[in-house]
Parts: sequence; structure tokens; C-alpha cells
Amino acid sequence: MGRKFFVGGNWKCNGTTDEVKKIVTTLNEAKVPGEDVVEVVVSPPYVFLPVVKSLLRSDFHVAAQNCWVRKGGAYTGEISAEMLVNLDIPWVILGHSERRQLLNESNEFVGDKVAYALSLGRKVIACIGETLEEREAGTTIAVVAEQTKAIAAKVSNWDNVVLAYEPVWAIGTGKVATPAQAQEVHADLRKWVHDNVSADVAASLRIIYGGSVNGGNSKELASQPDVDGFLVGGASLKPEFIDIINAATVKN
Ligand SMILES: O=C(CO)COP(=O)(O)O
Repeated sequence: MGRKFFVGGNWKCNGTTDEVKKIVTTLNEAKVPGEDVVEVVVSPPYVFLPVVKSLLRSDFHVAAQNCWVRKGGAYTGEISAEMLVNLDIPWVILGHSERRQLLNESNEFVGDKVAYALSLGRKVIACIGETLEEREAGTTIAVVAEQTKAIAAKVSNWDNVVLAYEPVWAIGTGKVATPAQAQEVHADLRKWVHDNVSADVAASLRIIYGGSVNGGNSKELASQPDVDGFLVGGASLKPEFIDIINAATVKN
């Protein structure tokens, strides 16, 4: 099927210039499989994008953690997709649950953001995921399907999209989804894409898992057939991120 393993590091709102440089040094010295086996993308806070981009090894890439929904202008505090083009930042994370929950980003708003960033040639890590209440109510698939539908409504070409399934209850909690739980949702999502977008997109779309991934649990998660990589928060700030990148080898 040829879905290249993808490992993203979401640094969230963390770091000083010195800390960021230290993480980059660790990454630059790391022994990992080549770009033909794993695609690695790290996402520092906006203000550190230029320094990370300038220092980071050329086989790893950078992502912004968000961008504005339309062309930039009078939107205080935002950064635009045009700026990402200008700085040559290829990737952007959109729809992270922290923004959906804390900043009330709706499914439709996220769908519009994904479409706009793609229209400017950016690659998008689009995040979806259910809360604990939604899981306990048995609505996991309905929730993630609705979130995906709002993206599918605005997007016709999925080549530059990676879908990140991040259950909210697993983010930053140390409570990782079991490999079987992750596989079940990923398989259901792929089926949804098959039925509602196309068989080709379902076969080629990378669906990655996020939520308390670490060096210890990454290999077993990666061994699941529909888990095509990870979006890592806390552990992406630590040397164990290298172990998570190396989990890509279980696919070969
Ligand atoms: O939100 C996440 C990545 O986007 C996951 O965060 P943690 O890995 O810290 O649980």
C-alpha cells in the first residue's frame, strides 16, 4: 500500500531558545531509518520555527502548530498560511483538540483551515478525537466521523493530508490507547474514508495515533496494520522521541 510511516513531534507551548536548540542537537545526532522508511516532522512554537528550520537536519521537516483560516490581515495574534509559505514551512498541524476545546474551534472552522492551508501548498496534519465522555457513551466513531466529514466537505485532494487520531482522554494523561483500541478506530476511520471519499484515498491516507505515545509503547502500537505513525506530545521533547521514530522499523 506504500503508506510511509510518519512521526510528528508536537512541542506545544514549550521551550526556550536554549532548550529548543538542545532538542535539535539531539535529533541531529540521532541514528534513524532513512526518509524512504519514515517521515519525521517536528512542530515548535511559531517563534522558534526559523531557528529550528535553520538548524535541523535536512531529512527532518518542520510544522507550525496552527495557522489562520483565511488570508492574513487584521487578526491579532494569528499567523497566516502565507507566512508559512514565506518561511518555507511545509507542514501545519490543524484542529488539535487543545484548540478545539480551549479555543472553541468547530469542526467547520477546522475544515476551512485545512482547505485554506492546502490551497497554499502546505501539508496538513489534521487532528480528530473523542473525549472520555463521548467514548463512554459509545459515540467514538460517530464523533471522529463527524470531524472527518467536516474536513472531507472542503477537501478534494488528500495527497497532502495526514489524519491524526488523538483521543482526548489519552493526551498528556499517561493513559495511552491500547494497540487494539487504536487499531479499531483507525480501521473504522479508513472504512469511513473508503465509503465517503474513495477507495484510493482510504488505501493511501496515513492515519497516525497520538496520546501518551512513548519509547516503551510505540513499537506495539506501530505493529497495528492501520496505525501509520504517531503524533507525539510530551515525549517529543525528550531523547526517547528517537525510539519512537525507530518504531517505524516494525513495519518492514
Ligand atoms: O497531543 C498530543 C500530540 O499532538 C499528544 O500529547 P502527549 O503525547 O503529551 O499525550
